[in-house]
Amino acid sequence: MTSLFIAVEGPHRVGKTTIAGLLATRLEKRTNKRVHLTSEPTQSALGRLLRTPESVLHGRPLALAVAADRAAHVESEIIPALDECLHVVTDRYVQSSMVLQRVDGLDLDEIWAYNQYVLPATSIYLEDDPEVMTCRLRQGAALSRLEMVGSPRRELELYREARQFLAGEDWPQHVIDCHGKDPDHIVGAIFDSLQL
Ligand SMILES: Nc1ncnc2c1ncn2[C@@H]1O[C@H](COP(=O)(O)OP(=O)(O)O)[C@@H](O)[C@H]1O
Ligand SMILES: Cc1cn([C@H]2C[C@H](O)[C@@H](COP(=O)(O)OP(=O)(O)O)O2)c(=O)[nH]c1=O
Repeated sequence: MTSLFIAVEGPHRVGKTTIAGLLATRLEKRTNKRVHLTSEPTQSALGRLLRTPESVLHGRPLALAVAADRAAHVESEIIPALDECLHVVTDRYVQSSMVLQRVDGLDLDEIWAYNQYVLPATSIYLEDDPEVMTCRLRQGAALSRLEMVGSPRRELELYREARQFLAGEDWPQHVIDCHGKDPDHIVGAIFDSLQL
């Protein structure tokens, strides 16, 4: 089979990191083909700067830096992995900018202008009740700036708008309802959606 490039998206604490990891493991077994698991911001020096809670970048400068990190991610990591016939699973991608940079005050057209040259990904949108994510946010570490400014309910709305926008760009997109499901069942639902 041809290599898949899958982006796992969704609001803070919906389970992206958990599901991306399990999806990579199970996809490798299911297709007998290696998977490159990655995430954004990346592990590069720029990506690590973007993850620092004290990051000095806000608004437009942050949007541009995130888009630069993503462009380098595509060129130096994602395309080479696909060229080596690996599947690629990324925890966050363009849609994260279409949500988080909007929470940070930018509009969709500007965000898309910075991201329009990326490689389209088969996109998995994880959804759950906002209360579930709110509860996990309260239990976890101190909130980041964007977690404090936004909310799970607002992020869900903005993800829906990102989805509508990218449907116009012909991106393959799948919504997975995670409510009450354990990670194994969620990955099973992703396989069903992808007809794997
Ligand atoms: N399907 C699930 N059911 C119950 N708890 C989950 C599920 N998926 C993730 N979690 C838990 O929710 C928290 C946030 O998950 P994480 O994968 O870090 O989310 P994200 O990457 O979207 O911020 C973690 O404590 C994780 O163990
Ligand atoms: C991927 C991405 C991250 N960010 C920012 C938000 C956060 O401040 C920071 C780290 O992302 P986040 O996913 O919250 O970090 P972690 O994986 O450590 O939980 O990067 C954006 O603003 N836009 C993006 O598209």
